[in-house]
Amino acid sequence: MVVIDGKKISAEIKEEVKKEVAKYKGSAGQTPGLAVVLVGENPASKVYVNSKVKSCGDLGFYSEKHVLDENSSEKEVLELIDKLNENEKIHGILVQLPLPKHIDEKKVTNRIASEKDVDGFKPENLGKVMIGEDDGFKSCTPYGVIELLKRSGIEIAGKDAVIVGRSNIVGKPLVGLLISESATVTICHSRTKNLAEKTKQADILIAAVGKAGFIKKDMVKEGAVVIDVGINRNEAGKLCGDVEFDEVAPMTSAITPVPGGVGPMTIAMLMKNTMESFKRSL
Ligand SMILES: Nc1nc(=O)c2c([nH]1)NC[C@@H]1CN(c3ccc(C(=O)N[C@@H](CCC(=O)O)C(=O)O)cc3)C=[N+]21
Repeated sequence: MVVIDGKKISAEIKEEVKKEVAKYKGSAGQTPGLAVVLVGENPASKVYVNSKVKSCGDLGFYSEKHVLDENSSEKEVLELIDKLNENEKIHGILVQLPLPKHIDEKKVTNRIASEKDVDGFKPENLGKVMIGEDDGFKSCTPYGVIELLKRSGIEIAGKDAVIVGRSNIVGKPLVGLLISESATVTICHSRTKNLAEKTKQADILIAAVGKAGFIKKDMVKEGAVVIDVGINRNEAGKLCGDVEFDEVAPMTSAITPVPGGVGPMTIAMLMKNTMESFKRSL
């Protein structure tokens, strides 16, 4: 059994992007730029936003952090996005979710110019993932899952992949990406009948449920690869995944831990998408 080191693989990807950034700086004097927008005081969001801004600094990106008051109106947020859409120094715009309840998340994310939607949240970008077109942006977490598998030498073609969770930002884009890699894909959710029967079919099992310890050993096939997308906090406030790691890990051929698995990959792929956006803008 291998514990897949997402921290190490994400560091490799960031190193590759950093080298590329340096190359462009030498010639044209241009730099990829990411704008991160945070509305309100959600403590977890603050931590994530700061780690994204820090990654920008590490890689030599230009970055802007826009912090708006919790009580900002939807109109103010939309106006900021309009300005960032026009700003030539900015190649990627990330509005940290969740937004305060009085603001329509869909309306806000859809206002981001498609060519700056480095989260890959817009319908157009999800659509491109589904039809296998490569000139959009893949949603960062699913993109990170695929990179983790590939860079760990795990074959995807012809494998039975089972995803638990049907969100627009993880489960659904994963369907498109895994099909493009020639996996046979099953997607399960809260209304799925005989869930364990289906998850036990998986050569590659991807948990994106959002419930701590949801995947137990009687749901996993011996020798499967298990990818844990969950980020939950247990009663003690400790970060934990959707998989009951201690009992499941010994029966797998490879598994990702939480923390140190998919999470760091999400940020690495955000950087990669922003780099890609910058290159397309030249
Ligand atoms: N517009 C938008 N885009 C996002 O990509 C987005 C978002 N909103 N809102 C919140 C979620 C969550 N998310 C994570 C990114 C990295 C880690 C990560 O690096 N986790 C580390 C541990 C971090 C810790 O210790 O708290 C790990 O798993 O090892 C986790 C979660 C991005 N999100």
